[in-house]
Amino acid sequence: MNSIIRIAVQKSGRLSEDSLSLIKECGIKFYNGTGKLKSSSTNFPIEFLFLRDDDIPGYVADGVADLGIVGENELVEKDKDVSILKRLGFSKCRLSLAIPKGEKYDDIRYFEGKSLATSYPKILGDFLKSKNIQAEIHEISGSVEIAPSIGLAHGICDIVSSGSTLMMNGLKEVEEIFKSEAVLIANKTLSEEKLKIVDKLLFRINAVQKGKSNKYVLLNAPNESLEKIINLIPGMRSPTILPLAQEGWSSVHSVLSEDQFWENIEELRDAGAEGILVVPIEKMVI
Ligand SMILES: Nc1ncnc2c1ncn2[C@@H]1O[C@H](COP(=O)(O)OP(=O)(O)OP(=O)(O)O)[C@@H](O)[C@H]1O
Ligand SMILES: O=P(O)(O)OC[C@H]1O[C@H](OP(=O)(O)OP(=O)(O)O)[C@H](O)[C@@H]1O
Ligand SMILES: [Mg+2]
Repeated sequence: MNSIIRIAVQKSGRLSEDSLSLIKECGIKFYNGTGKLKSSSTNFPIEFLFLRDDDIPGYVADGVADLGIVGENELVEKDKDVSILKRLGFSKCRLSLAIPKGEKYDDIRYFEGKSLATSYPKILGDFLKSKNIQAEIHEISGSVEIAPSIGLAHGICDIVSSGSTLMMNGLKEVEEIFKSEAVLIANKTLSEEKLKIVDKLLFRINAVQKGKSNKYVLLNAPNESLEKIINLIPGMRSPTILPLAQEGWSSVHSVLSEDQFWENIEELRDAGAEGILVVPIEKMVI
């Protein structure tokens, strides 16, 4: 029988768009009409389940889905036994403690005997325990930032990214307790056949991620600077050097990470490089 893997992705929310874009960038085609909770790919042995993110760790642990894309915060909170196959680099955020902005805060002992509202009682409970703080935890499922202003709790523990939700609700961030990003998770007892498909998917994800973090760079340089320039942008094996129509000049083509490019740009120019073009790479296989 031909195997097929099932992946659980968030139906709609902060993870959905980037999860589906990544799958599309892997060349996997599927129909994702509104309201559809299950879909199959037309060109890869994969089936999609569109779910609430809270349910994804459990579905993967139970084997209802083989793979899932979920925030690490949700994974750790649900405490399910699954493998993390890959950190995906999107939906980056943190879980933080916040209190009304007029409050004086010195250190974590502020929370002794206080109450905190959160959707992450396990992560918060573990953190408070590790700091030896006795505080009351009020579990609520959303709009956590409103809790202090309606007298439900002294402070909150919730997701922060830009900090604008805290600010709009008159709160200030006082402790960061957990860093999170989207992760690809897998059931721990996948068959050999399914593992082969997972490997193919991981190969594609790696090619997409490498492509995104690297750039194709083209520049013109006088021949006497070539050695210096090759050292600055050595590329995958070595740069391509092509002669220009103008004698004494060459075109150098190479691949390098964007960070490396910005670090080396001054030295490249000092070495005589000009007409520098930086082009995005769609996929990269080393
Ligand atoms: N502001 C943010 N910036 C970056 N990542 C975020 C942000 N808010 C949430 N996330 C990440 O995205 C995940 C999903 O967030 P979202 O707000 O869509 O969850 P939800 O409302 O619980 O969704 P669902 O309806 O699926 O239960 C979070 O668990 C977290 O990992
Ligand atoms: O620091 P910020 O950039 O303001 O982001 C933080 C907010 O983002 C998330 O909510 P979201 O906007 O996804 O809405 P939700 O609460 O309905 O999930 C999270 O629950 C915070 O409230
Ligand atoms: Mg949720």
